[in-house]
Amino acid sequence: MSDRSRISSRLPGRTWPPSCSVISRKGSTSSGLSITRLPDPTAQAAQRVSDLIDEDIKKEAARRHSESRREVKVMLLGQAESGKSTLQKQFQLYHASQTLDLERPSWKIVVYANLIKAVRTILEELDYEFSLSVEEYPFPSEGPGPTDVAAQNEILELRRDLIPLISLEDSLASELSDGIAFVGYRRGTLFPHQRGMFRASNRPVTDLRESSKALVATNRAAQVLGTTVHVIEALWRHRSVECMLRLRKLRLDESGLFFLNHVRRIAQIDYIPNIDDVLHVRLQTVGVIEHSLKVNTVGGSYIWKIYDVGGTVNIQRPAWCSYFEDINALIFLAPISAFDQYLEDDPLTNRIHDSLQLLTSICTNKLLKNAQLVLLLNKTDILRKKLEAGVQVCQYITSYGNRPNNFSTAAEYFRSHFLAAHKKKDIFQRRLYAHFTSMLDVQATQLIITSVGDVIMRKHIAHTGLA
Ligand SMILES: Nc1nc2c(ncn2[C@@H]2O[C@H](COP(=O)(O)OP(=O)(O)OP(=O)(O)O)[C@@H](O)[C@H]2O)c(=O)[nH]1
Ligand SMILES: [Mg+2]
Repeated sequence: MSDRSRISSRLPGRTWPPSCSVISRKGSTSSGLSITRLPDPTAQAAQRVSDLIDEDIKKEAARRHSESRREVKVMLLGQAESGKSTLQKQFQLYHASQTLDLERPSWKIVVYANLIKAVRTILEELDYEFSLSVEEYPFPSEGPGPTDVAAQNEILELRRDLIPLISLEDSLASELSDGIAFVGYRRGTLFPHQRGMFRASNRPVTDLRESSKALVATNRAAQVLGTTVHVIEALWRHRSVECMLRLRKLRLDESGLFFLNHVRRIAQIDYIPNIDDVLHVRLQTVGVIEHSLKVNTVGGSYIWKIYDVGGTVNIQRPAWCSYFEDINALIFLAPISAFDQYLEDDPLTNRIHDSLQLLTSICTNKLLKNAQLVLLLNKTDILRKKLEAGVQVCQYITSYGNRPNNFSTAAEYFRSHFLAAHKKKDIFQRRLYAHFTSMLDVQATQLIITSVGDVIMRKHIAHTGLA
């Protein structure tokens, strides 16, 4: 519908176009008599309507123009699991903490799903471990392998008690359908066997509160969790699991690890996720989700539209471009802890390499001409832990050579590569603002958000001329 027809339809009792469109003051009849026509009241009324509409259109255009100058569009980009949705939650926490607070109960179903997935993953890995023959087991001198019958029997018993819990995973997954998905794949690089990916599309999580089926599934999970919490703890503490994590370098999702360590709190009957839990959950974004935030600055209030996108290579990335054209700022997240990981949908591509390529493609995209670029080198906490645990960067990134395998050297090495890629490829020679981040650290991230916000607002104000 055009502006004109939309506005005219808003005027009570009037239609567009008016029924009388020919307005003439003088004319002659077929008899030759000259007559003076009186002003046509219908035509006058129509003209008045037309003027009103024009005025309305002008006002609407002025309002939209002023509104758009008060609107800042920020896009979060990066590969899957780089921390985009977590950053969006941090923005929400900073600028509208009460809304995140209200959402907390809705995240309970995702916390349960993440926890159950972690338990299921551990059991599957143990299955694999115990299925190996003595010759196939690579650590004969260490840990409970295929020959440790006592450990196998203990795990068998725990598994039996956990069946009611594991069987809930599917019903939770099906409630988390249409829109967002959570993924149950393993990311350890040292596993020879690959298993299928568990994925469930779903609605935005806040909608789940309205769904009675989701409530039933959540309550059922809470009930079963309450009766199995001691079994989960026994499994989590079991020597076979400790050994598997250490020797096999099995890496559970950050969310899984966190919720296993907090299982007693989560299993309480009146459990409501706290902000830390909400930041830890893993829920894969599908498509592009727009979040609006009111941001107050000294120059007045602005609406920030934050676009959080799904980062999976094949399905999600093609959808990004349609949002590029009027983006004011692009925050690119590169998880630098992922130097020893490969893409889920392209297992030959190292994740640091993928991030570098992605940044390059952003720097060369003409549609992003007006976008300010911010680079967040994320998951530094995990990078630190990996290096402290002895994971060698040079084993995965050969160009790292014999540099010291410590945090400051590795972090600086990755930063210099991202900065160099930008410098070499950015067709608009924009300035790149770079920060190291650990997105689960609320205090540190809030400082980054202030600093990034200042930079984005300064450019926006300079561009629009607003104060
Ligand atoms: N330890 C740690 N975990 C993080 C950090 N940033 C994000 N995470 C966790 O990593 C997981 C993935 O983060 P998300 O924000 O969902 O990743 P995403 O980029 O939105 O992923 P997609 O939606 O799949 O594209 C979540 O469990 C987060 O809690 C970080 O800096 N450190
Ligand atoms: Mg996401």
